[in-house]
Amino acid sequence: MSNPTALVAGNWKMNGLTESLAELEALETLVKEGKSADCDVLICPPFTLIGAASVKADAVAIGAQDCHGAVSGAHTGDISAQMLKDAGATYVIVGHSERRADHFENSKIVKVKAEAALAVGLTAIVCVGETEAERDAGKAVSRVVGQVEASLPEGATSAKVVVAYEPVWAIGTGRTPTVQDVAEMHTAIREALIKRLGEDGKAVKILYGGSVKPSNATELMGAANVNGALVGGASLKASDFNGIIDAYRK
Ligand SMILES: O=C(CO)COP(=O)(O)O
Repeated sequence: MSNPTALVAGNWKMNGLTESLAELEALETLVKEGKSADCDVLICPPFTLIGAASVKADAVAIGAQDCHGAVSGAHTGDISAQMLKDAGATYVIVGHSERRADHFENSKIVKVKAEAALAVGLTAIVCVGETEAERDAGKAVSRVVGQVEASLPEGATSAKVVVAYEPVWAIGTGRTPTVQDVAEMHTAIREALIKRLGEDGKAVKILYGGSVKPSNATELMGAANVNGALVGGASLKASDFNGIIDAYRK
């Protein structure tokens, strides 16, 4: 089986007002009119911009950063997967470490959210990653593989699920694991996916996230079993994000 098509995804987190759509438009132009890249491109703006972003986007897919696990109901302030789809999203990130930490979301909750996404036809980007203490204790691989096993939705296939490995200590810090550490982790995740999904596990995209920048993208994207990036800070400016997409241009 050939390598999965790469995905370069931007997570705007809690950043972006209407004026930020100008960056999305600039990115659209760079992706459409620039040198073609051997990857899919995705931006996940905050909920408030999904509708407007999906009207503007064409070459760039639009996703969300979270969804509720239920279809509808008395969940004040929450957003269902179907609402995201209705607003024009085609992907949703679930289990980002900031949600696991700030909103006490464990892998059981993440799995339910991913299942809600799949039920309406959204692709779920399931995030996993160890803390610095877990890495220092030599538990990074077992922690992350455990998260993958517990967070993967029932019915997962390579077409419906993407896994994003984001070491918590590398997010927004400018620090990244070595290419060898990234390759070791992504290979362990790949093995867990094959164990769970059989041959189709080879086709699941595994993204790396955590301080990806234009200057380190080519090196990180070149590691074994890395099929793209999940980018925070450097996704806010079209020119920076385009510099990361460059890793997939010949
Ligand atoms: O959390 C991330 C993407 O989801 C990574 O954030 P940074 O790229 O800002 O480190």
